[in-house]
Amino acid sequence: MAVYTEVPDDEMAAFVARYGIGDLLSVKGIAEGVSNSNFLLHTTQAFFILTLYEERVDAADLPFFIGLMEHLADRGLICPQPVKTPDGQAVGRLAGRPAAIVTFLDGLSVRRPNAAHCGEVGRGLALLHQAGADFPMSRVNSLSVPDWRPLADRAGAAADTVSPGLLQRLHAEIAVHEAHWPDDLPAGVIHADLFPNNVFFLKNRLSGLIDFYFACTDAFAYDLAICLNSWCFEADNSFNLTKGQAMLAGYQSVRPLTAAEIEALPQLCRGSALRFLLTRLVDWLNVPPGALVKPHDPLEYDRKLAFHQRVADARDYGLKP
Ligand SMILES: Nc1ncnc2c1ncn2[C@@H]1O[C@H](COP(=O)(O)OP(=O)(O)O)[C@@H](O)[C@H]1O
Ligand SMILES: N[C@@H](CCOP(=O)(O)O)C(=O)O
Repeated sequence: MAVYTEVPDDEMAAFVARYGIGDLLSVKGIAEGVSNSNFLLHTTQAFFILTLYEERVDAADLPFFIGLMEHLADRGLICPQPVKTPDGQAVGRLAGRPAAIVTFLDGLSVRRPNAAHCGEVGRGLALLHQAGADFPMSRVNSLSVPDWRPLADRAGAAADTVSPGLLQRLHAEIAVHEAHWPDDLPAGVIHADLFPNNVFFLKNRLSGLIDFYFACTDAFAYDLAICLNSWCFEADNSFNLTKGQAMLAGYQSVRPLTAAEIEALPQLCRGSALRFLLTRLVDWLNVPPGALVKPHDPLEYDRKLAFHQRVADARDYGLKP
């Protein structure tokens, strides 16, 4: 359960009262997520999600995230909407952390996505990229190539307690991307964490997207690479070509990939696997004492990375010639 920060009842009630969303009936810590502390609020008006932003979220970025959710909803995308106090404030402070309340979305995330889900997500991702095209703010990706070496350094020798030789493998892989990362691909607002737990479905149709707290300005195809990694592998770490095909076709039904994006796809998949391997590794080695959180397995992404290292070209992900 991701609850890093405990909130005293009286502080919680006073915080919620400022938003004018009815009287609090219940508050429950949410049993998913690893980045922030999330609570399900039930008030006399409706359900809401209260988020306390933890270490990985810079408070200075909150206007970008809040503005983006509003912008995407204005363009028809279903995503949580920030609730504002009568004087127009979305973000406040609670238990010493920046905090905000957003609307609750109906829908279920899928634990074992099938090819149809992957197609829906590919299409939804391209719609998100289109809807974000005229968003006026930008945010540098704070978990991209220049940030990977510091993450590996933070793990340090302890990496080898997770898997022998891991630190050396990380350094070698980082060096590849530092030397060859494509920096001229079509770019704009990307979600950057569109894993299955952040996508809701109703009757097998995509019904909403959540968790925009890694969103940033970066290559669209990198976002697609993140989704290929998080949706199209099986539990035994084999890549499912049918799911990859469905995702790529869904994406291209809205926004066709350029030749440069297709050529870069293997490296982008490799780089995004490395990014999640690194953050998971650092989180695995640094669980805050007393936090209610189940860190994700870093080695899942070590195995995915090994697959990408063997890929010849985008056809290996299911791209039709
Ligand atoms: N707006 C929302 N509507 C419904 N459920 C939500 C909403 N936001 C978060 N959740 C629930 O809370 C869980 C954790 O949220 P998430 O944003 O993924 O956490 P984190 O901030 O740690 O990444 C989600 O998996 C989902 O079950
Ligand atoms: N999706 C990332 C971790 C971030 O998790 P979230 O709770 O913010 O969705 C991973 O799986 O490593």
